[in-house]
Amino acid sequence: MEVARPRLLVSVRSPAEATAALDGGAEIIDVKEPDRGSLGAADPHVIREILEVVRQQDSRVVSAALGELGELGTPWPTDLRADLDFAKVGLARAHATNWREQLGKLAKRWEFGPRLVPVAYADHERAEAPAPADVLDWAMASSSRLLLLDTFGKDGTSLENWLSLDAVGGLVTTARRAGIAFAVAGSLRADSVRSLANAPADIRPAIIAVRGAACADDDRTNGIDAARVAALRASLEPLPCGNYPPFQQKQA
Ligand SMILES: O=C[C@H](O)COP(=O)(O)O
Repeated sequence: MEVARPRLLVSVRSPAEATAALDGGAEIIDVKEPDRGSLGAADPHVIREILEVVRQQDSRVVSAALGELGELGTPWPTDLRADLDFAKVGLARAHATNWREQLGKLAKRWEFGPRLVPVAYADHERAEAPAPADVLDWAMASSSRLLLLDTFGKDGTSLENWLSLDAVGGLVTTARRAGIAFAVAGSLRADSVRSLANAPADIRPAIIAVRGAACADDDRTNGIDAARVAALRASLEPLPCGNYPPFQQKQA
């Protein structure tokens, strides 16, 4: 079975950053405000301005961060919801709550707007979030067709500090069998992006999502750099040798 290479998602905070991400070849433009946390929601006017920039150029997919379930702000205006493709919602501090029901209600409310994407955190214990396997179970039992695995703490640790490739691969395989596209993020650096993109087909994610790696000095508070995006995008093409550099688990 031929499995396509992963698509590149780049998180941006402004129209200028969206232009840089598009110029570099990002395939999904994701709007979020990094100063407001892992899934910091941008202001509606910022999302609208970014949508205008993207829609003027082409029809690439646009997603936006909603924030954490249970801590959501004012609902976005209807016109904005109609124009977005996906809305991501995190589950920090939701572990001990009835998050399944809350997520189900939210997904139902958004049935005619952007598709809701639950975000599982690899560092779920410190985020007080449900374990990724539980979030995937929920997605499989619902009509969810996309799930993002990210890290909650943006503190210099990355996905590899919290989960091994085997663990990530197990989630990817389970999701794929259920028809769910699996997106992977978590302060991934260029070498990890290349490893994931060239992993064996059954454990290769459908989407690789970055912000920090697309910014100068790998610092997610810096602006998006088109040349860095282009290099990441190029690294998603399969290596000619068909082999892949190992994804090393690091100590947190
Ligand atoms: O949606 C994915 C995130 O924006 C990834 O951000 P990060 O690479 O800085 O962890």
